[in-house]
Amino acid sequence: MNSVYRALTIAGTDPTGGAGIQADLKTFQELEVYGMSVITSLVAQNTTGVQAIHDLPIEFIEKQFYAVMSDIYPNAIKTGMIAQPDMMALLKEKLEEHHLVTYVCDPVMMAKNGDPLLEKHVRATLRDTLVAVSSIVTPNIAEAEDLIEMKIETVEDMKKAATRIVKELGAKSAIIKGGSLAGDAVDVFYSTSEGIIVFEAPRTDTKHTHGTGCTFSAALCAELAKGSSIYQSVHKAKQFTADAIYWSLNLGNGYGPTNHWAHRMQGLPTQYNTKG
Ligand SMILES: Nc1ncnc2c1ncn2[C@@H]1O[C@H](COP(=O)(O)OP(=O)(O)O)[C@@H](O)[C@H]1O
Ligand SMILES: Cc1ncc(COP(=O)(O)OP(=O)(O)O)c(N)n1
Repeated sequence: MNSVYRALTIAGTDPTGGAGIQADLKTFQELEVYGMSVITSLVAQNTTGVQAIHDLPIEFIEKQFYAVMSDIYPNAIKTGMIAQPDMMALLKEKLEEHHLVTYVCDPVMMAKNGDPLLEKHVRATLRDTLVAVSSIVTPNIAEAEDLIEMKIETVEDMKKAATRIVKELGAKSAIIKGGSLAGDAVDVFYSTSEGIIVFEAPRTDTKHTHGTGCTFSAALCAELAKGSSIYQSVHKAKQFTADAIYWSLNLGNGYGPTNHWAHRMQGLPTQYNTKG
């Protein structure tokens, strides 16, 4: 009999479905992992930006977490947008209680258009709580710069920063996503056991990249939930996200979403005409 692998995302929402909880659940489903969610903040956002944020009460976040963990235990957990220090403290405590479950920390700080999802003054708390207990942390360039307080302009800088995040912040491993640097899409992984590994994919020339980071960390979480090695999981997440960007969707008036079913489309000759 096949196992049913289970993954839990703890994050904020995106009613247009491109990022946050919605992107995570779509990704889990596409990778044949049973997806579950704990919502931390309701976010009124779309492809053009963030309009409003409504944080859920801490007691209610705890109740959702208990509802999942006491009933359908996940093989892996990821966190995305965790907006308040009390949420971070609660989740750190809970994740430490469940320290045998693999934990992917996506240190979400802002949306693609630069709108903040995390106030500047609580970023240090994120670093000292959730990043510190993660199996793997997945910052983009700006988030890595913030976490380790260094400028990152080259792949060599990414290597130094990934190494420092593990050695100085307590994460067991780190992958810095280089989507915002020029040239090929280069991501740099570091762990003490594996050392530095560089993952590269050709850059797709598109502005429709809303939700790339969420999709990447959710795919990583799904593969880890299946029991794949960290190398295999990062490799699969990179390919899944590259396909989702290659076949991204020209929907909405801003940065359109990535396409979560793109991994099924390899070999098809034309791009979608999403404007109908
Ligand atoms: N235009 C692109 N073409 C191909 N891969 C990309 C592109 N933009 C981002 N990526 C990849 O998508 C993943 C998410 O990266 P990034 O967009 O930097 O994260 P975030 O959404 O958190 O800012 C990484 O694997 C990155 O290399
Ligand atoms: C609720 C929520 N969480 C995270 C993000 C940021 O998502 P990301 O995948 O980094 O993609 P962009 O928004 O940067 O395109 C979000 N927007 N909303």
